Amino acid sequence: MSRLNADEFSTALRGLSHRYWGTHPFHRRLHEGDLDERELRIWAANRWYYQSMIPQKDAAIISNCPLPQVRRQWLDRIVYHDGRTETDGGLERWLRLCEAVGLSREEVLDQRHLAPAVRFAVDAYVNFARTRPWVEAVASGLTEMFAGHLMKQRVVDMLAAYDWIRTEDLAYFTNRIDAVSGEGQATLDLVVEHCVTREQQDAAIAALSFKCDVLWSMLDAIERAAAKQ
Ligand SMILES: O=C(O)c1cc(C(=O)O)c2c(n1)C(=O)C(=O)c1cc(C(=O)O)[nH]c1-2
Repeated sequence: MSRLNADEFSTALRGLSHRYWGTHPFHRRLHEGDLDERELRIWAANRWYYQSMIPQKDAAIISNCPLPQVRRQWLDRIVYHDGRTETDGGLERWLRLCEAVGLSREEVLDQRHLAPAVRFAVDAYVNFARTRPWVEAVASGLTEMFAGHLMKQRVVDMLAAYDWIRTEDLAYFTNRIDAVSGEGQATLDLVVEHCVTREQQDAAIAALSFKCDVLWSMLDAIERAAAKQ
């Protein structure tokens, strides 16, 4: 099989958008205002685990990458989520969202609401980044190409649907929307540049497909955890 040109390769990657978690039934319910406060809390507490592990995933990519220009670029992601100080990072903004939906920091940080299958799915993502070639791990993050649109919609829908949620409670998303759109394009450029054989291109497509499964599995587990009780 011959190598795809840049357009064909990008189209193949973008073509996985139908597998993205935007269409998951639990996300549909979240956006339609169909979740009660307890279900929203379970969603926020479980997503915390994903958010909290992203910097370790990105550190794994850096540790596997021999190219200084890529490491330099990737470092910004860790700083974005962890912040330069305790109060200015994405993780802190996610914790504020948790508080806004009625969770204490303590019960988020001690993971008492974490569903086992959410942990397994997120850990699989981090292990993927630890064990696969760096460019495949970078490609698995390309779900960010699909995330900007979904997050924009989430802010509009959540403000319309849950009258006790205020704009400032959603700072995690409003802050992330621009970053994610820019990073999605930069990541795509990186993957197109460094996947030079058909085998590497196929591995990148498989990595993005794997990541769609990670996210989908997380929401399956969150949906089950929310349905209990
Ligand atoms: O709210 C969302 O729907 C959403 C999705 C994703 C994603 O598609 O993985 C990320 C984020 N948010 C996000 O905020 C984020 O920081 C992020 C990092 C990554 C990644 O794989 O490195 N995905 C995502």
